[in-house]
Amino acid sequence: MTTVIKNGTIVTHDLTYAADVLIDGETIIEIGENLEGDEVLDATGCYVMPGGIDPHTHLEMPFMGTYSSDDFDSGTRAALAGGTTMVVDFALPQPGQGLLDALKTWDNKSARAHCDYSFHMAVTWWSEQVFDEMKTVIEQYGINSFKHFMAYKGALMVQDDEMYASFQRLAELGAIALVHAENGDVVADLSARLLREGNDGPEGHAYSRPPQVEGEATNRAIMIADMAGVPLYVVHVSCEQSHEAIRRARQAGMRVWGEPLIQHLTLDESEYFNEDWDHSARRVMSPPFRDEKHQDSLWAGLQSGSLSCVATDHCAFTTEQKRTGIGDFTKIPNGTGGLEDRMPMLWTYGVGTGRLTPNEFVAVTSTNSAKILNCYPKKGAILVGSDADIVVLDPEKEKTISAKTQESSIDYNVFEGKHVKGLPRYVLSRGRVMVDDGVLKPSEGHGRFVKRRPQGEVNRALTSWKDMTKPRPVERSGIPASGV
Ligand SMILES: NC(=O)NCCC(=O)O
Ligand SMILES: [Zn+2]
Ligand SMILES: [Zn+2]
Repeated sequence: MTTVIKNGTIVTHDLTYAADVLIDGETIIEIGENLEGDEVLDATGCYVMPGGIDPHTHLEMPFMGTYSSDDFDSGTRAALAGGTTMVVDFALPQPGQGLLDALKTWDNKSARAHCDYSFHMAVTWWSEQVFDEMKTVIEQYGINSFKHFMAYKGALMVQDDEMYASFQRLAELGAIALVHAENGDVVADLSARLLREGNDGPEGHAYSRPPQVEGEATNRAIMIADMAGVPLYVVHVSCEQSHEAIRRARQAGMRVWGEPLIQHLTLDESEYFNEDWDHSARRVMSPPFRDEKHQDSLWAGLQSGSLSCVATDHCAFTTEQKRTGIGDFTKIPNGTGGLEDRMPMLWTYGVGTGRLTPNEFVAVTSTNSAKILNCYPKKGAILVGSDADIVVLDPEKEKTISAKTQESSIDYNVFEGKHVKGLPRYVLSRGRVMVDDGVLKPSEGHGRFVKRRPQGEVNRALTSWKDMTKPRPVERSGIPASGV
């Protein structure tokens, strides 16, 4: 069966033009004028854009003694409702658990997905088994990105020597390294001190993670990645100190990308000083929200290209789960939601204010992620041959965000009360209409795993450069070469 999207304006990361889009089954087969199809979707007054890709989610994640509440069912319903057609989650081995073993668990969880998905693999400990299994994960499973936590001491955190070993292995295998960049030792020490001094409320969480802990760790990860010769992707960049390190590295020719979250762009630290404990605890995440100066830096990074992708880090906990931390902020499960709101919030506060162009919006919500993660142009594109993952965005459609009407299973929304303008009229996932005239029509199990091959362009370029510039012995006449 064919479907045609008619009368809209196509907006990609680099072009804006009027044309119809013809889809056969799961794939875009033609783009042009006056196209006909079995089913017609009218996009008059709308922008026809690549479906959003959220490169950072945690659905049903085991974390801090509980599980994040949105699973691949409610999480991907929320994604589609907001115009996101692919999520990239994290397979997370417990320290001591094999990578392949952890992948089995994530495979089971994701069977319920309504939209396509992929996984990053987390490296939470280091051993010969991890070293060996990395190759299988990359070559057989099609996962080319590996996350390292520099925080969460005593749980997920890895040490510098483990990170360096892992980064070298990734360079050799043509994958990319991801980091959660916060100095976990300093955070642990500051947290203990704050608790001793009676700072046990949610604001203590923000005090325990000042921008310096993020700036230091980002810089350290960048230097270690450069020495290992691996491209680096820094997740949830929240502050100028971290952004500055990324900007500086990029200007020096290093292959580094930065990912701000929609939460850090639009919510600030005053949330932690609310007199209502629940209000503040619901917003506890790492890194914490910052002030306006840092927000301006993140927006400027998206405008100038020093920051590349806007994500959510969707890791949603109910109020009841958050209350585990009453009397000790270090026990409040870290994480916030945002999957349904990322695209409308970024359109409203980015495009709606003139901070971003529509093309830049597409780049940072979809295309850049697809390129970095090596699934472009199957994903992140409106091109003949691409998957028909499409959002038809009506710039006049508006709503006020409310937990009462959201797909997420939790009992609140950190964006509650925000008025957004620019919402999906249609959302297609591999050709299937999942949002029809603004109404979600979910389909459990429709989502498929997206394999991503190693040795993307940036890996190949970096490997050539590192090879060309690697240390070589100086040949000296009369002195025999040693050992070789
Ligand atoms: N970000 C956060 O607070 N929770 C999710 C896990 C992580 O990404 O650190
Ligand atoms: Zn993180
Ligand atoms: Zn995360």
